[in-house]
Formats: sequence, C-alpha cells, structure tokens
Amino acid sequence: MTASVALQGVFKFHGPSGSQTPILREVSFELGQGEFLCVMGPSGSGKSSLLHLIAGLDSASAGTIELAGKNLEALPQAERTRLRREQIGFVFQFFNLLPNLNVLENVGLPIAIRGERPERERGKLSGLLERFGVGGKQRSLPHQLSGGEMQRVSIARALAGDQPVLLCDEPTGNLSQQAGLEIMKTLRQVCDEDGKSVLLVTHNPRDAAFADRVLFLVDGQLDPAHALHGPNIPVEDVHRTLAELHI
Ligand SMILES: Nc1ncnc2c1ncn2[C@@H]1O[C@H](COP(=O)(O)OP(=O)(O)OP(=O)(O)O)[C@@H](O)[C@H]1O
Repeated sequence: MTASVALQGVFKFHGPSGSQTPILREVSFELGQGEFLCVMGPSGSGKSSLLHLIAGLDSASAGTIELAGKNLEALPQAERTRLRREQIGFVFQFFNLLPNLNVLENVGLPIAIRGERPERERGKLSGLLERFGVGGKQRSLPHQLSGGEMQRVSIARALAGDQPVLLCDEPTGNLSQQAGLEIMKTLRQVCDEDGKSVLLVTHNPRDAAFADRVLFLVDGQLDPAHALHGPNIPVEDVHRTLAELHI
C-alpha cells in the first residue's frame, strides 16, 4: 500500500548551505494511510520545518519527499500546490481562521480555493460542524468562539475538501487542558472513523500518547531506537523517553 507521506534521506539547510549545520539531517520515515503519527522534539529541532517540507511549502536540500506517491521535489510549483490542496488539511496552534468570515465561510474555504462553490456543499459543511459540536455557530465570527470551538471549526475546515492527510502543528498549544483533550479525542476519531492519516507535532506528552507511533527529533535527526509504538502508548513512556533524550 502506498504511504500517505514518505521521506527518504531528507536534509534541510536554511539559507546558503556550505559549512552550516543542517536543521534536518537524513530524516526518513513513512506516514501510513490511516496512521496517527506524532513527532516530538525540543524547540528549534526542526518540527515545523518538517511540516513545511511535507506540505511542499518549502523544498528539501537533499532527499525525497513523496506525497500520495508523488515526489514533491520533482513537481513544478503549480503541481505541488494542487497536490497540497488535494491531499493536506492543516490544523494550527493559533487556528488561522479568517477573522472577517463567519464559521460556515471559513469551513468552505478549501472548496472555494479549489475554484468550486462552497454553497453547493452546504449540507456537508453543516454536517461537519454539527459533528464537531459547533453546528449552532455557523453565523458566528471566529472572535465570538472559545479556543476549543475555534479549533473544532478548523478541524472541520481541514476535512471539508476531503483531504486524506491532516498535518497538526501543536493543535492544543493554545487551549485549556480540557479543551485540548477534546481536540485530541476528535483527531483520534477522524483517524479511526474516517481513515485520515494524521501527523501531529507537539510538545505535550498527553497528546503524543494518542498516537499509534511517536518519533523523536533531536538535533535534526530522528532517533529510531527511541520510537514508541502503540496502540495505547502510556503517557509515562513518553515522559521517560523525553527525559532520556534530554528533551
Ligand atoms: N526560514 C528560515 N530561515 C532560517 N532559519 C530558519 C527558518 N525557519 C526555521 N529556521 C531555523 O531552523 C530551526 C528549526 O526551526 P523550526 O521552526 O522548524 O523548529 P521547531 O522544532 O518547530 O521549533 P518550535 O518547537 O520552537 O516551534 C530553528 O533554529 C529556526 O531558527
């Protein structure tokens, strides 16, 4: 089966390469279809850079990155963008909802960006909002919602265009404990029930324990010896590994 995402020997230098230390060094892993994979690492270890590469928003300095079996590095920019829109939904720490659009309009954005008409998908979009407990907020503006509600709207948006892959960058980083827990249950549910492939970047051991597999990025390198495998990874194992790796 084709992996949703496959990295092989990826290096990333920021700025001119030469003698600089790369921020990602020989990174290789696969995100399987329907897998929930978490990457943890200290601040500055290259986690966000990794997500940018997978989304085709930046280019690897060496190595290959495949999205849905296609080598991103070999694609012209327009094709990369098209593939990103078709394959990837994003969930960000600060939600990234457009402040002047209401909830329904925000959730329809991935469809509008593809040049299609969100009004035609009204039933589907409302259904997603209902499913995530924000069905009554369709006409609200983002600033009228709680943090947890905003994040549930952004998960609905990430699913609105039927993208099979969700890239989640610290999705609970700006939420209360309880709201964050609800978001993690929701992400686990879209993986289990909808078959989405989820790649989560987080500092939070509780969130990492929701994953099927946890990888640790230290000094730009993945440490395969310390990977954790689920299901049901004990949060204590995540804490212990972070301590062993001095993260
Ligand atoms: N566009 C850029 N140009 C130059 N350096 C960059 C660029 N983007 C990131 N860096 C550097 O690369 C390193 C990794 O950054 P990145 O944001 O990927 O780390 P991170 O693990 O996501 O950190 P955090 O957990 O703090 O968000 C940092 O030292 C950062 O300063």
